[in-house]
Amino acid sequence: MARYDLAVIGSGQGGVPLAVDAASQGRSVVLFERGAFGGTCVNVGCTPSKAFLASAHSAGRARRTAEIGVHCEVRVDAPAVLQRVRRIVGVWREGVEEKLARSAVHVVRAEASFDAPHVLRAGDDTYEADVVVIDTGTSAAIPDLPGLAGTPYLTNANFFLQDALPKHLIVLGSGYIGLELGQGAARLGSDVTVVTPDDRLVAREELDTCSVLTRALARDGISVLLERRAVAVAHDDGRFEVTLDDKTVLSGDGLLIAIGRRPTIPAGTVERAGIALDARGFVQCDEHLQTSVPNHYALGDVAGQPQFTHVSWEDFRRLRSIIVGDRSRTRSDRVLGYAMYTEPQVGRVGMTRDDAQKAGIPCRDVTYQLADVARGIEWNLEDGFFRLVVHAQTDAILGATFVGYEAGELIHVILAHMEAGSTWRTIERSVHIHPTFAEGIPSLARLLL
Ligand SMILES: Cc1cc2nc3c(=O)[nH]c(=O)nc-3n(C[C@H](O)[C@H](O)[C@H](O)COP(=O)(O)OP(=O)(O)OC[C@H]3O[C@@H](n4cnc5c(N)ncnc54)[C@H](O)[C@@H]3O)c2cc1C
Ligand SMILES: NC(=O)c1ccc[n+]([C@@H]2O[C@H](COP(=O)([O-])OP(=O)(O)OC[C@H]3O[C@@H](n4cnc5c(N)ncnc54)[C@H](O)[C@@H]3O)[C@@H](O)[C@H]2O)c1
Repeated sequence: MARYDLAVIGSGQGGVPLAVDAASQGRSVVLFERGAFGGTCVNVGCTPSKAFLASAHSAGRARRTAEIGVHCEVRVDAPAVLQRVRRIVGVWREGVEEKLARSAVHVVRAEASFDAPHVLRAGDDTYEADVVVIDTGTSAAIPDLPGLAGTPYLTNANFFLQDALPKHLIVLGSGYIGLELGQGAARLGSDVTVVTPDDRLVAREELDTCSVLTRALARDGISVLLERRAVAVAHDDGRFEVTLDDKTVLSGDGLLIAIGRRPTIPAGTVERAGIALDARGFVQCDEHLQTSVPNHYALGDVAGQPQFTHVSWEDFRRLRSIIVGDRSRTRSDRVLGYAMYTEPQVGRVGMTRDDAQKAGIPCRDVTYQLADVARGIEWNLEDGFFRLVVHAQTDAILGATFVGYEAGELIHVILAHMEAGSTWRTIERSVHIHPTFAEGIPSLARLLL
């Protein structure tokens, strides 16, 4: 049996840098990857979806320029869009492969399972490691719908492998993937119908975030069916028929499933290694990302945290210290932000007012509409708002929601202030450049005076 200091299962966003870093420190490392190098983000997640949206949003913006007196004719070459997406994915994937090849990491291109604590199997070979890190991510949750199995439905795993886009795409789910890919497909020429059991889009976000997105999606011609569930699927001669619980039957040539993600747990994790899972089936971890078995850790999506690439990557920076005994960093010692790349975008960081109130924190919140920001008016990009939530007594910044053009970039102003520990009064004093969207941020803080 081969013996290593560290074994990493999965070549996701945290696993690769962790393995390469440990090997560069002279430790013996083995990394297992059963699929494509780079995991979800590179192959079937952030990279392809954002490259896809670059084309889609270019088309969407061009269609709106007529409102400011410039008339564009938009012609979409969907096969070329999808080829570009795959080319960009290929470059990133090769980059990960080369990074591993340049390192002293022993890469095993096979599925790993646990034989026992510290003992992994891939094919006929077994590997023993002092420390094991599980970075196996998630995959699309598939509903148990009569008629669905065996049909050529889409998930994020095969969406970008299409040669062309469906004429009518039915999307189940109105979260990040449903709305990003749904709006993307609509802007590139598909008729899109989104179905969700929720009473609004992106139901985990605040009500007015959902309202702005609802208006934007309607402008793109997307039909949204709220509070409805698919109950059966049929597929014949290239067409899907999706029956909903109110007896509506939707017909389309594409069906995208985007209803959330399920953790990928290596075989033997529970039964042979004794590693506990949480109530949702993710690997149960403590603040130091350690599982219920000493010297066995998990990171990224599979550790049951917010599912973002920057979380997985940041876990690597914590774990590289933790596994050599420095426990000063924890999984929650970070200001967490995220963005949704619809147009308008949603940028979030920290707590909403609801979060603060549920936690019993006395808070104040203020909202500034982009229709009051000069740049928004001048550029015809008035949809959205900036919201700030602050501690009512200490003035600390608790969180923010930005909805609007490049809100995912602008939210970093607040993220940086939170990381620096400044209060809203520092933002209020700041002089931002005119005329920018960021100019609205001190104006927002001044509403607290
Ligand atoms: C469509 C889509 C768009 C997204 N967009 C964004 C975005 O814009 N921004 C953002 O921050 N996040 C985004 N995400 C989320 C982000 O992709 C994930 O949070 C991130 O990739 C998780 O990384 P990870 O390291 O946890 O695991 P992953 O990247 O999922 O890597 C897990 C790896 O483990 C391998 N593996 C699994 N089991 C085994 C086994 N037994 N043996 C060997 N190998 C195994 C898999 O093949 C995979 O390569 C998106 C996700 C999707 C699906
Ligand atoms: N921009 C980004 O950072 C980004 C982009 C895409 C994905 N992601 C990550 O990937 C994760 C998964 O995305 P997602 O969109 O699959 O999940 P999600 O959790 O964001 O949304 C799931 C949606 O599906 C709905 N739903 C649940 N069961 C359903 C059913 N049976 N039929 C129809 N709808 C149903 C939910 O109500 C919800 O609207 C996200 O939570 C996020 O962490 C991030």
